[in-house]
Amino acid sequence: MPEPILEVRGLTVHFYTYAGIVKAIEDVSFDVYRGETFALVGETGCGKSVTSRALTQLIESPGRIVKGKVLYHRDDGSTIDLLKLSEEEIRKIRGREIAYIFQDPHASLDPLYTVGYQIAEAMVVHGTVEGWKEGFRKAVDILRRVLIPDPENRVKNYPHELSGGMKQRVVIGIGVSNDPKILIADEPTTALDVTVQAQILDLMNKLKKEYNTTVILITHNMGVVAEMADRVAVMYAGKIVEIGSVDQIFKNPLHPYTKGLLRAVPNPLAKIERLEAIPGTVPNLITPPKGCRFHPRCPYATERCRSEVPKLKELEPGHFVACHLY
Ligand SMILES: Nc1ncnc2c1ncn2[C@@H]1O[C@H](COP(=O)(O)OP(=O)(O)OP(=O)(O)O)[C@@H](O)[C@H]1O
Ligand code: NI
Repeated sequence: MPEPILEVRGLTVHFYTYAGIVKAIEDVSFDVYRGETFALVGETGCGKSVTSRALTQLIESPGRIVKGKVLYHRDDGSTIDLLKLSEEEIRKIRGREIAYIFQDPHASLDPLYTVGYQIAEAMVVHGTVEGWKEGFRKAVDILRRVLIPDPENRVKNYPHELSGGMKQRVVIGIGVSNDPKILIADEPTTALDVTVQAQILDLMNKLKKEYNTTVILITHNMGVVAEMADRVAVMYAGKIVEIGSVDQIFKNPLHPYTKGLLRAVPNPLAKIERLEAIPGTVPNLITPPKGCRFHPRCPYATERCRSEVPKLKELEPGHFVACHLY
């Protein structure tokens, strides 16, 4: 039996804006198993980043986590609800046991400090090295781990002296520097050109195998899912509509939205930017559609879909769908 490292239950995040309350994610529940790569996929604005950031309370004003639990099963056998921790307690876990890699390496690195300094700092802050001297020494090892050539000299470089792909390797290096149990990668290759994207994905797979890290991968690209993930959760307009293994989702997609996503990528390894097979656009989340949020775009919508919110149901072992057709 696969063993969960995270159990997310009923996670709900709202943004209190002047225009109204944006119900960004609503009642999101899923498990992440130890050692797997779990992908969150869906169109822009569907709530992938908000979900992943909420896991460690990384939601800034005017946003608020209004409901939910994130149970984290630690290696020592204890379980904690990450949403119940104080700011000080969660800060000890974030960047150490649960680390993030964000999309844009330019924004993730500080132009005023060398890359060696920034990697060392990540370890010094969490006390995983004795001090700066050991931090700088380990920074060289980390650059080697992320396959940066000539690491002894590269540690002394400033971010602007490195290419986009090299910078993203540094960001990944910072992410893995404290040997996190869970690595959350939010569109880690979207800002890079295609050949570099493939190299970064290879690197992430290599590191994952070496260190047996659990990875939560956020992407809008089904090709990346096919290449990287073990299991997938498909999100639409702030809700999870389907969860299953990569095999189940690609061979037997159940939700009309998932089917649309896959139709938009005849070859799953081709890169997609827009989901042209699904007419219509994502609804605004201040007044989301009643019932199933996908019903205005769904060719099979019935009266029930317009009024009743569908719950996730398990149709075959490990394969869940939230749709009244089933
Ligand atoms: N600071 C904010 N204020 C108001 N609404 C917000 C804020 N941040 C996010 N949202 C809303 O939350 C919803 C989910 O956004 P999120 O960034 O999680 O989407 P995403 O799936 O990651 O999209 P993308 O693929 O574009 O990164 C969107 O409707 C967005 O408008
Ligand atoms: Ni996002």
